[in-house]
Amino acid sequence: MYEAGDRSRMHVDIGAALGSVADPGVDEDALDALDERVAAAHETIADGRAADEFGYAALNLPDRTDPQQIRDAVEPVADAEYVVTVGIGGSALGAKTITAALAADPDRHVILDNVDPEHVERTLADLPLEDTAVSVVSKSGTTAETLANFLVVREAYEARGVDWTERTVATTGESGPLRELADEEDLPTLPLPDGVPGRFAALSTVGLVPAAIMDLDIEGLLAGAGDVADDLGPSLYDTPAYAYGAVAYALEERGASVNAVMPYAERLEYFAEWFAQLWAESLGKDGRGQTPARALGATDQHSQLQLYRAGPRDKMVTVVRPRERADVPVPDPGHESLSYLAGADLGELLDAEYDATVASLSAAGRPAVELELDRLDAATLGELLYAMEAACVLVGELADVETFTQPAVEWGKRAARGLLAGDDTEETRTVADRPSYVIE
Ligand SMILES: O=P(O)(O)OC[C@H]1O[C@H](O)[C@H](O)[C@@H](O)[C@@H]1O
Repeated sequence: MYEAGDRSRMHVDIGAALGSVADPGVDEDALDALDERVAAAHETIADGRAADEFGYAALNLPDRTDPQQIRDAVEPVADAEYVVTVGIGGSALGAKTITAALAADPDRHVILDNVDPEHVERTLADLPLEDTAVSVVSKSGTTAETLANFLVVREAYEARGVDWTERTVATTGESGPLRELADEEDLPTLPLPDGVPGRFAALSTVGLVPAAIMDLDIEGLLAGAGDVADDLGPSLYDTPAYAYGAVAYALEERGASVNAVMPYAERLEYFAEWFAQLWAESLGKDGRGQTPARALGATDQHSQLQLYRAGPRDKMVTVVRPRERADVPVPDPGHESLSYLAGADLGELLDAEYDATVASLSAAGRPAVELELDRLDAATLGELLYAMEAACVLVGELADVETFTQPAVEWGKRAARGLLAGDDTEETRTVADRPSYVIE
């Protein structure tokens, strides 16, 4: 478990995004000028946090979240071998990001965040339901995919003669259909944090239930996040989270409309998914916002890197890696043509690929930012998640967009509900009248 002063850290390196090496790139003068705007934005953020304003309250979660409350709520299901999260978007991605990064066996946590019938059926068929806990999560309590999947999950338990009410924990608001279902069945429930949009809720009840069931170090995660929270200050030069946000913002202003996030660790693959929602839903407003692209190192070096290095100059690449990894030595190749692998280790090879990618992007003048963790543990993951949230809020301030709303997504949710109910609404009429020009 985490102990203050004795732990690993996250590091942000913006060197490969500077104007002296990259185009688009940020000149140091421009960064100095931007730092004044960062100071003003920081004041807004600090005031918002102090008043627990909607959205800004998310940055207080490391202090507000009570890990014991979560551990107590999951106690009845804490012996489960598997956990299935029924939720979508912010109600699933944070939870999966955390277990994928920290669990020794991340396959013990599966998420149902889609209503693809074959996938849902196969997932449930493969799970030993008598030994599987259900974490159903919906902030609004009304999301059609989540409620439909929850009903399907319940029926699957019943069909196998397993009492789902004994295995389910619900995380939702004080009213709404999910709350009604939970109350009817007297399910253990966890409250939502006040004033926190779903995509900013990973460090709350919304993101921590599966991790608690799997007995992961949620205290360490919150402590790592709390350290970054405590260190937010008025200058990007002293605040790595803001340095990342300010550089991403400046690069977007200079044409980097795509932010390709490329972790060099399978355990962080979901982090890129989580980041994509955070960045896209928060910052995609008023005709602006970087398009997050998801990539995985080294796998995607062999598919997407060509485009990142030689395609349009409209991208920044965010690479992420733990500096320390498990050792898996490559066996002696016993072959002259493979002698470069002699004595090597898989992690060493992955690190060489990482270094080569950053260097090759720089050599082609393409901007990259490095996020390095001393090692991937609960505290550094907490730092990483919190730092990206703070960076996102900063970019929202600098770009003057409404970071904490998602009106475009809400439109689609209303449309889907209206279509299923057969209602005649503005949304369903728009769906009926949508453009079509079929060529067969
Ligand atoms: O937690 P819920 O209310 O079910 O919402 C789940 C998701 O729904 C929508 O897609 C929102 O835009 C997301 O921000 C949210 O995370």
